[in-house]
Parts: sequence; structure tokens; C-alpha cells
Amino acid sequence: MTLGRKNRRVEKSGDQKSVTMELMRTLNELKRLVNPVLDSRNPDHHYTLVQWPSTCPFSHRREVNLQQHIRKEHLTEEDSRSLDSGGAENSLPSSQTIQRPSIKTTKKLLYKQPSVLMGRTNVVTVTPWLAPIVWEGTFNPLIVDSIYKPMHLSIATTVFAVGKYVRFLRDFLETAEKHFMVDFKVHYYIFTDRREDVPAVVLAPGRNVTIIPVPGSNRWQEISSRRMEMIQTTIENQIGKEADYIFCLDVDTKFHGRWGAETLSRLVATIHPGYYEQTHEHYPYERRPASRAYIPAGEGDYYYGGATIAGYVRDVHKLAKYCREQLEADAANSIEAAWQEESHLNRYLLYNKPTKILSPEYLWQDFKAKNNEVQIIRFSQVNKNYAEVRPNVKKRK
Ligand SMILES: CC(=O)N[C@H]1[C@@H](OP(=O)(O)OP(=O)(O)OC[C@H]2O[C@@H](n3ccc(=O)[nH]c3=O)[C@H](O)[C@@H]2O)O[C@H](CO)[C@H](O)[C@@H]1O
Ligand SMILES: [Mn+2]
Repeated sequence: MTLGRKNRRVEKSGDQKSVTMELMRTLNELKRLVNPVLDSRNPDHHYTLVQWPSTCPFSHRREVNLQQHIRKEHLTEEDSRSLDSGGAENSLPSSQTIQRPSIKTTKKLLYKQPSVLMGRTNVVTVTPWLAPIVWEGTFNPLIVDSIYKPMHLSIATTVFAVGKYVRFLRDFLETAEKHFMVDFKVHYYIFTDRREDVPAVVLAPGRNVTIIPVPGSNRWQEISSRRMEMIQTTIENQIGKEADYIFCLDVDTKFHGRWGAETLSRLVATIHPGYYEQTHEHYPYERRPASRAYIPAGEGDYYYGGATIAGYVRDVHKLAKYCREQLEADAANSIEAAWQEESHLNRYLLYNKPTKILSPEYLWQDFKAKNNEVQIIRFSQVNKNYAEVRPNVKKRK
């Protein structure tokens, strides 16, 4: 990313001095907006005075004006698009366009007025970095749908059904058709070594399935972990060109309630239902410094489940690539993290905070009784006979 050559020097006359001071202050703000585009300490970066409309005070409009100026004068169209999509490092083809919701409803809606004083009180609904934690009662589905449905988003959904886990597919797909991203374009990518056992499930219009053959394995840990590599490569080869958002879900699950556009964001993680009442010293993070998934004592926000990861395709690609690389580095050192890719995921999310968090409503376990916090179970792991379905046995979590 380079700045235009034409603006090389600061041109200053007497009464412009205070304006210059103000501009200098504004530069700091600007850095927040366009960082790493502009850095006043960088000798390669230059700034110039811009004609300011006399009627325009230094108010909220300055941000808009400065952004427009920078876009017009200094950024290529591609840079501009990169900023629009969060400025994240992009290893995907630039043809991938990511739509962002404009907070605009297409028609007049009647709904209960939101309050600034009343809301959920028995749960925390925002993280300390101001990402929402999605619970029943924190969003109005009517408003959410009216914003997102007109955007005609494409949602990729990956699910692995390797070996005996193919038996979970029918319930997964049938319940997803009832509850998961209803009225959206959903493309399921089913990774399996048993193509002939994939059930034929009737899908709503605009929804389809692609089966991707994968090898079997005699270690469930390997099957679970290898998902990261396959998600990474399938995004590079196919999903990156087709979808706006991606969900990566466990197959030994069923949907029981709405899972809609309230779950869309740049990087979405789900709180694991087994640990949300505990503090981080009790989380099953990887505690051996020899593993790349290591999280030292005293650190940690939440414990995230490996069963649901979601977000913009490019952000999930970055996460999957990271986990794959860490898993491979560990394997080269003959170490396997406590909970395989879930351990690496937790480390990644500690240092790359999710932009939205789904409460345990979105990842429950059938053997757990519902409690006061969880007013609705939307998605839950079915009870399974581990010894029977897994190619090798390991104690359950
Ligand atoms: C609730 C939750 O967060 N679950 C996570 C947890 O245990 P789980 O007990 O949920 O792991 P699991 O046995 O469901 O395996 C994870 C997923 O891998 C696939 N699979 C696994 C084995 C097999 O023989 N065939 C097959 O297809 C399948 O899609 C399954 O849903 O820890 C795992 C660590 O590795 C994963 O992070 C899971 O997502
Ligand atoms: Mn599972």
C-alpha cells in the first residue's frame, strides 16, 4: 500500500497554524482509522493541508471528509475495499467481496422499542473488548432479518462426517433445514470417506450440498484436527470465490431453535457449555510450554468450543491456516495439544479476539440440564457412545 506521490510537503501560512495543529491531532485519529496506511513518524509518509469547507466545523463530519479525501487521493480501489472489509491481511483472491450490513431496514417495521435501561440481567452480554455475547433477549430477530435478508448473502457451512460419524448427518441436515440460516443461501460442504452413506435430504430452494471426499483415519484426534487443513484448502480452492460467511460445525449435533443472522460477524466463536461457569485456571487449555497451543496460567478470557467457528471467509481462513500450522509444528515435535485443534483455536482467539461471541445457547450438550441462563437451546451435541462411534477411544470431556 503506498501513498500518492503528489503530496510531498506541508504547505503552511500564518493563520493556518492552528488549523495545522488541529490536523496534527486529527492525524492520530486518522491513524486509528487507516493504520497501517499512514504513520506520521514514518519518513516515507507525508501529509498536506486540505481545502476545508468554511461551513464545516471540526465535528463528526471531519472523519467522513478525511476518509473521503484519503480514499480519493491516496488509495487504489483495492486498498479502499481492503479497508472496507476491516483491513485484515488478505491471502484470498481480491475478487472476494465481503458485504457489510448497512443498518438500514427495507421497510417500516413495528417492534418493541429497545431500552437503554432494561435488558438481560442474569448474563453478561458484551465482552471487555466490546464484542456482543449473543443470548436470547439481546437481539430482535425481526430487525436482524430485515437488515441481513435483503443482502442475499452466501453462507458456506462445512461439516465432517468421517467413518461412523456419517450416521449423524441426517439429523444434522434435517434440523439445519428447519433452524439454521433459514431463507439464506446455504452451501453445505460435507467432507466424508463414505459418500454412499450420505443421506438424501430435501433442501429448501437456494440451498445445496457438495460432497468432498477425504481419507479415513484410525485416530479420531487426527480426523478432528485435520478439519483445519481441509477448511483452509477448500476455502482457497472453492469457498473463497463463492461465499461471504462460513460456519464450521461439528456433525454430532442437532439444531433445536433459531440460528440466524444474529450470528454473523467477522470472527465468531462460541463459549463451550462445559466451562462457562468456571474461571480460567479450570479451563482445559494446553498448559505445556512445549506445545504451540500453550496458554500460561493467569491468562484467558473464555473457553471456546471447537464445534462451532464462523466469520468472514477470509478471517476463518486465517484462523484455520494458523491452527493447521501450529498442529503441524506440534506434530513435528511429537506433541499433541490437550484438545487438539480446539487448544490451538483457544490460543488464537486469546490473541485475536473474536468480534462476536455466541453464548452456550448455540453450543449445548444433550446430557446437560437446561438452566436459568440458557432460555433456549439452539444447537446441541447429541449423546454418543464414544467407544462405539470413534475409531479409537479417549475419555470424554
Ligand atoms: C463441543 C465441542 O466443542 N466439541 C469439540 C470436542 O469434542 P467432541 O467430543 O465434540 O469431538 P467429536 O468426536 O465430535 O469430533 C469433532 C468432529 O470431528 C468429526 N469426526 C470426528 C471423529 C470421527 O471419527 N469422525 C468425524 O467425522 C465430526 O465432524 C465431529 O463432530 O473436542 C474436539 C477436539 O478435537 C473438537 O474440537 C470438538 O469440536
Ligand atoms: Mn462433537
